[in-house]
Amino acid sequence: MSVQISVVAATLNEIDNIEQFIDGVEGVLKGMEFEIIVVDDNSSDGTKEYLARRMNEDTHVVVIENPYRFGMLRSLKLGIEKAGGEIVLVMDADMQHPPSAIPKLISRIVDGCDIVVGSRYVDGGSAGDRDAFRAALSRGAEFLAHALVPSSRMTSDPMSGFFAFRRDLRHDFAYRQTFATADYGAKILLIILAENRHAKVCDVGYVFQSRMRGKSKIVSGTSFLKRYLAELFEVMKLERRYRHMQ
Ligand SMILES: Nc1nc2c(ncn2[C@@H]2O[C@H](COP(=O)(O)OP(=O)(O)O[C@H]3O[C@H](CO)[C@@H](O)[C@H](O)[C@@H]3O)[C@@H](O)[C@H]2O)c(=O)[nH]1
Repeated sequence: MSVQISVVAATLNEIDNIEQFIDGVEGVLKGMEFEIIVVDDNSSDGTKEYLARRMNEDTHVVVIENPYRFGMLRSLKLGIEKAGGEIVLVMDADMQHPPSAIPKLISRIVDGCDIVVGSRYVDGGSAGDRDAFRAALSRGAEFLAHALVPSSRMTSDPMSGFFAFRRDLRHDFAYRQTFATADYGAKILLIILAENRHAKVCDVGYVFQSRMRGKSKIVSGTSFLKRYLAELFEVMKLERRYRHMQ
């Protein structure tokens, strides 16, 4: 089967969302050639078993099961490497990124954008009803990315985990040390932007949904801040490396 669109998602304990997620993506992509690649981190709540069954019954679904917790960034990297579609679309599997917004992202790639970012901060977008703490955390992370990593300014929502890109763009995630530690997954977009500074980046508004089921895995606090700054520093180095190659 020649695959045009590869949807890539990472999962960790998403048993309450996974079926709705896969059904939702299949619903909006009906009639197109696509695959859904789910990279699961050895979930203990039944997600792993559900995915194994679904992959047996459903030719659209490809599952990569990690032997232990690799983290979101490394999981998404594995999924993107496996993708066979001309267009790769990365999203969460917890329904906070609405499958109904997928066609908008895909159509902008078809129209000529290289990278399309689902943004909470442009027309048609909203960060939903997140609490004040989560909003401050998010805004702080975005501010730091924009301040320290120039390529992140190509989008209004550099922490977005909902984006599509042409697979023939550079996405070799060359800076290997980035993957040595547990991670904060949002950065995968920062890496792709840093590697493709001359790409045409388009933002498309979407409404970040409240989590209806299951729990967020985000860990905040000073260790998060330290790790995040370390990751931004790695992306800065990566950006510098690619500056002369484009
Ligand atoms: N494989 C794997 N998947 C994970 C892990 N942690 C989370 N995930 C999966 O990644 C998706 C998002 O996880 P959440 O825990 O709900 O993310 P969040 O903290 O709410 O972060 C959201 O906001 C960021 C921007 O502020 C987004 O960048 C991110 O994609 C996500 O939407 C879900 O599908 C979840 O199962 C992990 O360690 N390993």
